[in-house]
Amino acid sequence: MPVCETSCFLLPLRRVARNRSSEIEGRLSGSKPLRLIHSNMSALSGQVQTVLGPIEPDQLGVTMTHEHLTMTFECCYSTPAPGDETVAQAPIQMKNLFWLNQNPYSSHENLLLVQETDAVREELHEYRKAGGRTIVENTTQGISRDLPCLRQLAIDTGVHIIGGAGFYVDATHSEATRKMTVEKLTDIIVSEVLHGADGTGIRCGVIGEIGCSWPLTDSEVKVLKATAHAQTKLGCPAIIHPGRNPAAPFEIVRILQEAGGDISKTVMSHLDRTIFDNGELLEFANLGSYLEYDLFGTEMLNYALYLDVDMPSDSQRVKTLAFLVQEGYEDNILIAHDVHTKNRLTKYGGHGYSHILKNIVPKMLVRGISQTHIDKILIDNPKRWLTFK
Ligand SMILES: CCC(=O)NCCS(=O)(=O)O
Repeated sequence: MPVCETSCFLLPLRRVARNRSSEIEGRLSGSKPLRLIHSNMSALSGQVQTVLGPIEPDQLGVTMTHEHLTMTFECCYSTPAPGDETVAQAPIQMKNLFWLNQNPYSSHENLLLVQETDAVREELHEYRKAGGRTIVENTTQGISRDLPCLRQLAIDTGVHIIGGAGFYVDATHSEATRKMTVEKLTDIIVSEVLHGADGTGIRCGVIGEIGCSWPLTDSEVKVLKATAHAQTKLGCPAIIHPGRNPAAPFEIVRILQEAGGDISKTVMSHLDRTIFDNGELLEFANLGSYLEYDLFGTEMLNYALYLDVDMPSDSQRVKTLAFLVQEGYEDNILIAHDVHTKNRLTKYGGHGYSHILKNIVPKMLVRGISQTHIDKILIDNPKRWLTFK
């Protein structure tokens, strides 16, 4: 996995008004493709697609928009620091937990969330008790997406689960994927939403998380263009994992826009570890995507995947949310934990899927974010994003 570069530049971008009416539709108005587009969009229009089938948007309730329930993350394994080899290879145990939380990507065992379905099931029951109703499960091709497992978890727990179409970062693309044209990639993504993914018949309800490295690779650029094309055909939500550089989200939005994507139905994930300057954040917010702070519960001194970054604490995340609300972006904010390794589960002393509901919401109230704004962030914004046009 290439470590990110540090140069920060802002690419020239066409500004878009927030919640702008779709200029794409205007541009296509009256053309033959538009009728085709509308016939594709009509089947799911006004609905949300879960792994158990379409539901009404009002059924979603409190929603975490970026989690993983089963996946592998070996693509991001980081060699342990000299002297840490023994602890890195030891089974996960109480005396290793502090080290593990600081070095989550240096233990092979920790990268196998796929082995913890029973613990995840228990956590989802807990999530429901805490008031949670829906989870967007962002696992895409390359990190062991398992839609039948998601469907079973939805049946067992009553949590609405929404699966993700498309591809994770280039390091996980197969040679066959890298050789595909944008058209072929588009067909695959569209099919994962309309017909089901991985030969299961289980349909995805969002595109993403679409993985991007820094700098973007050729294959990732093709997948981004395919995401935009599929989104145009389907009127569906999309969610992006940006590369680890402040310029990455800007470049991605430009590529999506130029390919006809709908930025107002697109989430930029992981802003916690990507944009740090408030001025730059407002400049990005002005482009009109959803702004996702999805690493709640992650507190680490050294962020192994990009050592230049000081990973913010939860307190700092809440402060940034308060800033965005104060600046008028409350309709664009989404939050989650992005659980993707074992140490994040309560079974291993982690925060689990209910940390936001149990601990962060009270902290938001203390820091002046009103209940009305919290409801927007947890209910209204996810609902608007997830509803097919
Ligand atoms: C698959 C999970 C994932 O991509 N999480 C993001 C990790 S990080 O890039 O924010 O460190």
